[in-house]
Amino acid sequence: MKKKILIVEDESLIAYDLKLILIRAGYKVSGIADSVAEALEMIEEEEPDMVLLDIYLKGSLTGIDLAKKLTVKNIAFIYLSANFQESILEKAKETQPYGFLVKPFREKELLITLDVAFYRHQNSIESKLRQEQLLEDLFKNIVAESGEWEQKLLKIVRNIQPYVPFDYITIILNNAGDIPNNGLSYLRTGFDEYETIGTDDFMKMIGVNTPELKKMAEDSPLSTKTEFYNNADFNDIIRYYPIKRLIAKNLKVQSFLNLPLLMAKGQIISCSFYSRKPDCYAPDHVKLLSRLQQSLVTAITSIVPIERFAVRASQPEDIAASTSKTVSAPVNFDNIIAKSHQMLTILDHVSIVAPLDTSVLILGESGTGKERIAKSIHNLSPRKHKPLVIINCAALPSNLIESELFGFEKGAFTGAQEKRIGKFEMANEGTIFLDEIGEMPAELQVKLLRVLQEQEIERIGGKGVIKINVRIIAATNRNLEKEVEEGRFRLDLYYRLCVFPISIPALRERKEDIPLLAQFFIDRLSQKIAKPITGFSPEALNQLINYGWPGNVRELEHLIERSILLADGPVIKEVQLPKFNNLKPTDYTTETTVVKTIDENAREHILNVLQSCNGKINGENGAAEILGLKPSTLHSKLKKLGIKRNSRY
Ligand SMILES: Nc1ncnc2c1ncn2[C@@H]1O[C@H](COP(=O)(O)OP(=O)(O)OP(=O)(O)O)[C@@H](O)[C@H]1O
Repeated sequence: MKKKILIVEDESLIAYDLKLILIRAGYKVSGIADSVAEALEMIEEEEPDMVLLDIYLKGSLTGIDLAKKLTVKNIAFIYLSANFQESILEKAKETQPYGFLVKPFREKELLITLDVAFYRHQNSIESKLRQEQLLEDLFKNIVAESGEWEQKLLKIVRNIQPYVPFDYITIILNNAGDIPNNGLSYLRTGFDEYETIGTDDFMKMIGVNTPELKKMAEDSPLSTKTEFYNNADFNDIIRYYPIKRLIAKNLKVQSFLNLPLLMAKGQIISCSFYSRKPDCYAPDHVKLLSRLQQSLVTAITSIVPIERFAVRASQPEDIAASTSKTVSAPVNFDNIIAKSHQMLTILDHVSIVAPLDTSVLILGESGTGKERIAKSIHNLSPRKHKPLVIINCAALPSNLIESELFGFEKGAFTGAQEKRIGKFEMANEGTIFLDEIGEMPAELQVKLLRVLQEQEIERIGGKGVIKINVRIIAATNRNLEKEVEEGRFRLDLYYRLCVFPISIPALRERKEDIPLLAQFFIDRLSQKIAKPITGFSPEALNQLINYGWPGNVRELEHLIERSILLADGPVIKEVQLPKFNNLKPTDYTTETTVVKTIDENAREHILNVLQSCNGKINGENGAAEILGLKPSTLHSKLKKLGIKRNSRY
């Protein structure tokens, strides 16, 4: 059946042109609308498979307004626009389109973008279904396990966390509105660490006594709808919910999702998800929870003892779980330190994507931990007993990459005396990690695209194709979208790799992680160096927190190793940070400073370091070590920033 496309475009010539191209390419055009209102009417009549969407339209509503409605209906869309200003682009990106096309675009570009968008949409539908199935199976297993009911309930909510995130959750079993009376609440304190909060501790936490709590519960309406409130809406709604208001004040939560689970006989189990992020919840969360509603009711009613469901609203002191305890489940993230909410979200995403075969693109500055995340994805996947093959695309000379990746037959070229299998074949049934994918030469990008599409490779000089089964994880510290825009990276390959992007923030954007990471490296490295160092003085720790970390976690690790070697007591009192800390955040904020671009700052910083070590790049005290970069990464940075031997060092 032909796929149906709706064109939403107010310039009729462009719309007509598009229609002709689409029909020629075998699509059906379900209509042309020039305003959001008209588009909505057309969608009501005939639901399209894809919408091509201009941003500025007739009427007061824009394409971005329509996009939000399309997301709720799960209809994929691609933006078309003549100019994407930075602010508009940001807003458009938040709606998670399946592609962008900048007018004027070529026919081929349109068709490729459509092809990729259909592929990604199909992929996301399939992965959602797989996630649901996975969760339902997990709930059944938890019910069948032995153990205390509070622990099993915690296991259920922990497994929901990657899909519907929360910092705090309350589960009320007896229609008692907001009181965690005859129910439980869990506060997330680490990646897989939760504190179980009973009524007494809950009252202490929000600063009320039993009669006050009871009165507040009576004043809170009982909601029977699955709905969410973010940011301003959340601040508005908590005016009517005194207990939620106190939770918000004490736990600094800024968004909330209500999930009432309807049991037989009309009883309700009320689950409230709270998050510190202002825009945490989305229609997709409501949809997923609504679909899981039945399995959740079955699981919770099978786990929780029947008497717990009795209404006892007036006796909060009756609660069994009235003492708090910290529950630490085994953490599967081997040696990944994460405390900031950005990193916890990343680990949640890793746990969602790891069991699937989906390609993952990891983005982030050098030294942020991309390789470490790639390894975790592999180790948490069903492929964990098969090889993980790591290739640094920047470290291979371009004439060798092809033979490294795909192998060659004997006699394929001068010097090919033996047949050699390539990395893709080595990784068969496992995972291949393509680090620094942004450095891959254009001709190899086409070949990689083919591997992704067909799951087959051809050895150099080979006579036929070889079927392979590999999962691809790629990483880059470049802005790939910009590389695509400037024609250095293929759009079609970008979209195939970017099915599940994970962006790791720079260390300076998640300072909360610094003390924990520092302690982690001290423990590990002091053992390795056999020098009993226990920690940092508060002043030294402050220095670490206030530094800009252009080389991110790798730079921190190297600095700590040096500090341990130099320390003359069990506590490190001083750290020797580079004197030219020109990436200190203050540089960006002082009004009197001329603000440089990140590239300009990086160039300056690298040149300073190179000068200070007389141009030495590799080895001990070389620029790569000081900057916390792999030598190969530093070489590619030098190339990218146009730093040549005679530049200044
Ligand atoms: N969250 C973390 N917890 C513990 N160690 C970390 C963490 N993140 C990074 N590291 C350590 O920091 C160093 C750099 O990490 P990694 O090599 O994964 O970075 P990268 O982003 O892949 O760097 P590049 O772009 O240069 O290849 C490694 O030694 C890694 O083990």
